Amino acid sequence: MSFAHIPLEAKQTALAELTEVKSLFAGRGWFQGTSGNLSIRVGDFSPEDFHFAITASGKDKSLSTPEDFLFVDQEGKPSELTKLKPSAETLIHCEIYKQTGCGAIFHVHTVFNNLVSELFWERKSIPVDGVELIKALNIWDEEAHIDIPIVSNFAHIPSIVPEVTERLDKRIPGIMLRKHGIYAWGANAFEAKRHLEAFEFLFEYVYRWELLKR
Ligand SMILES: CSC[C@@H](O)[C@@H](O)C(=O)COP(=O)(O)O
Ligand SMILES: [Zn+2]
Repeated sequence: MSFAHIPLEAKQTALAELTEVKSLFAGRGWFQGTSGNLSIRVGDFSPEDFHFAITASGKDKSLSTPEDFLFVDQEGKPSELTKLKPSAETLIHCEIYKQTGCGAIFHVHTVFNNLVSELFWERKSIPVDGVELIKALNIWDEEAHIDIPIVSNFAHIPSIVPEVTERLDKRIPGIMLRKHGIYAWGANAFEAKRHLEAFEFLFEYVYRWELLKR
């Protein structure tokens, strides 16, 4: 499936959705110091052939400009001629798409996600017990228990990918990078946003509950 064959309307819809989500998250302070990245997949999917729109690297994500996004392929290479550089973390997006076939991936750095990633680093996952908002992750068990995987953070992004592949849990639509931030995904932008918001709520809850217990 070549990029040229993806309808223009689908590409424009993805860009409009990314613009809206980016502005909303920026308003919440979720892109401090140019951190974070967002992507939405377009067109058909096979693990060997897909395309997605992703934030350009290093931009002030609280601003809206014509140079905020570009399209890349399954290897993270630009699908069109552009001078824009895709997010430094594009390979993590590629891997999550390949493993899950999802439609959108949102990544943010917050103080709460960084704190819990370090608090639970030794057990390599963040435990959450029976909190109602687990249902926003589409997990409906009574008093559900979940463990959100934490993987190592390396400056060399390709070195992070194998651990993402190994630890990704199909039941949990998110993975945490140690002292870095959360990646959350969903079938589409609406679902990825719901999952990310649920994770952030749960991280703050877990952090505060740990303090109360001490
Ligand atoms: C500038 S701090 C954050 C970056 O190192 C990185 O983790 C990040 O999330 C944003 O990188 P980017 O290349 O803009 O997508
Ligand atoms: Zn990051």
